[in-house]
Amino acid sequence: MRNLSLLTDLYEFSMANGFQHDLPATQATFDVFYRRVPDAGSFVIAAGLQQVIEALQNFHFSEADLAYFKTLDLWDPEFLNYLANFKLDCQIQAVAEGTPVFPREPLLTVTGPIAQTQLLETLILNILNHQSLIATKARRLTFAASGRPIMEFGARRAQGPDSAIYGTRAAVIGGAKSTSNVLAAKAFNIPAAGTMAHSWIEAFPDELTAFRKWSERYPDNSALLVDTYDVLNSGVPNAITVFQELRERGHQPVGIRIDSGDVTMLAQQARKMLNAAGFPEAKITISNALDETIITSLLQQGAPIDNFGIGEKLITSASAPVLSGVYKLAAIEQNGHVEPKIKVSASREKLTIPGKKRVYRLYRPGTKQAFADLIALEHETIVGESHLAVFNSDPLSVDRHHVLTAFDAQLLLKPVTLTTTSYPSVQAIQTTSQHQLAELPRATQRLINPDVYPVYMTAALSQLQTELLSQATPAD
Ligand SMILES: Nc1ncnc2c1ncn2[C@@H]1O[C@H](COP(=O)(O)OP(=O)(O)OP(=O)(O)O)[C@@H](O)[C@H]1O
Ligand SMILES: O=P(O)(O)OC[C@H]1O[C@H](OP(=O)(O)OP(=O)(O)O)[C@H](O)[C@@H]1O
Ligand SMILES: O=C(O)c1cccnc1
Repeated sequence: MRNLSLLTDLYEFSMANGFQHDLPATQATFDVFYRRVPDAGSFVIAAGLQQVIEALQNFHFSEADLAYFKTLDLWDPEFLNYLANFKLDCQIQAVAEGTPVFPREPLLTVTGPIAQTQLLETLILNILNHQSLIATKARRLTFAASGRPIMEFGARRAQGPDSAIYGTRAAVIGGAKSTSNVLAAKAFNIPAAGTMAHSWIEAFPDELTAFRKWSERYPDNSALLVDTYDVLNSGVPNAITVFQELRERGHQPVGIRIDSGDVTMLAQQARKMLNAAGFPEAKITISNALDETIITSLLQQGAPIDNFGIGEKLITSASAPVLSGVYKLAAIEQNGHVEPKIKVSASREKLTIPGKKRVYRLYRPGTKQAFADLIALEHETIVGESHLAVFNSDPLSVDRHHVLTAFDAQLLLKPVTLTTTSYPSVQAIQTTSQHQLAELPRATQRLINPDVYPVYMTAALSQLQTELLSQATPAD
């Protein structure tokens, strides 16, 4: 396992050094949350918790790290000694991977000695922001594909090895069914899948020979790439010839892949030709810079597509390549006294929600229909209630006060066991995520102009925020 403990910003170490000196007995709680959803969606699919836990399990500093720190000549010898004997003493709470989460609600919290909690900021954000971004993109693509499987094809266009490997993991959490990335398939037990490249076709004297050679080698995996020369006049007819030969040898042809041109027209014509030749079960796979807008359009046009192969737009989240999750101080604790903290900024949108908190998902009583999330203070236990005054957590919302009349509540943030070595499989996370999505109002899931799902604060939390806001002087 790689040691990622130095994957942080210098200032985290510099602050930790100072905290060890000036606030050695202070505990802190930080919240991870985001303010805006990529692609103007309404939710983010939380992903990356397993890699956060693994990074924290392996959080230590080697002799070589210590020697390097000495060359920087920035921090006290006592602090370097503390790092040399570093023992992580933090508690984590988090939502389960795959959970749809909404703006401003914590998806992970860290409590522990302030120096330690500060040191973890960059690493935790790096992991969660990346995987949650790609899982969210994959969910959008899966929504657009409406039940047709998505194969992840992005390794060659990913921004380096880590984004290919962990991006694939996240893509499966968000709904992809398989991957062409062999390392990710092996690492996370994801079905490995693939067809062939144009080079295979080009390397043989003609297309028919190339298809025959492939089907001799892979008689049960004959997804033939039909667009190297001419889809309708050469690719599909040659594929049909080889499918007939395969059938005579007792094999079931898989189908074709189209990777260029007017996909709707080509898929429609290819479908007719395959059906007429007696291969209605042969699948049509489409690839070529697909995203959720193109997929929606293709399906609206009536393109008879069975599978989508999606690379660059998924693995890079090309249309919205950043998830700006943040890590903000919520409270400090000294001598058993908890002091909630707030960050006020010139932009009202950036106001933080102070205090140690709980996050609940609220359901219509006796149903699995969620209608809002609720952030409460740590000591507030919310059970099914018939009347609760709440406030919209969006500082920009105009009508902030609401009364909830009846609901069931379920805790979303749960304690994480840092010693664990057993994790749910990515497929199991995908399934749980789908169940959680099915609980949300359908209108929050549409790709364009989704309904805003309310995230409320309890009256006590809202009051605390208002009090701290009025006491605080605007800070950067
Ligand atoms: N009927 C269609 N409706 C909407 N988008 C389509 C349709 N057919 C193809 N596309 C998409 O349009 C984009 C451009 O397609 P085009 O075939 O011109 O790609 P290309 O990259 O120029 O071709 P090539 O791969 O041969 O270089 C691709 O993202 C493709 O998925
Ligand atoms: O377009 P994506 O969603 O990333 O899907 C993966 C692409 O990778 C391959 O293309 P290749 O590298 O051969 O390039 P080209 O087909 O674009 O020329 C494949 O044929 C797809 O077109
Ligand atoms: O297997 C495929 O068809 C494939 C794999 C990666 C990229 N494009 C296509």
